[in-house]
Amino acid sequence: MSKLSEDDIEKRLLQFPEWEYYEDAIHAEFEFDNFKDCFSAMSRIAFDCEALNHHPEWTNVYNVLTITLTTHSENGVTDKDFKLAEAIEAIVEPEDD
Ligand SMILES: C[C@H](O)[C@H](O)[C@H]1CNC2=NC(N)=NC(=O)C2=N1
Repeated sequence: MSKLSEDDIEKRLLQFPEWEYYEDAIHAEFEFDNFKDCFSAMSRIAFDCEALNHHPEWTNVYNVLTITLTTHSENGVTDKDFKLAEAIEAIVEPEDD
């Protein structure tokens, strides 16, 4: 899984409006109604991390979850980070249908 170029990252980020690229990582912040909803989302995300064998750097303060995704072994952003970002989006911003 090799490190993506800055151009590739910016192109792929067009599909991820909540995410921003800087310092060799993609970053997002999500706000929930309360701690319970936030931590519940974190628990669900954790299962996907294990399934994908890819893990975030994240912090939680009450109802806010801050996430940084990077591939440590590549010192940059790879397809694995986008796969995990997609899984996170499906949990925190489910599409209405
Ligand atoms: C052995 C295992 O595949 C590695 O330690 C994985 C696990 N999760 C990981 N997560 C992230 N974000 N970067 C990695 O390089 C990484 N490596």
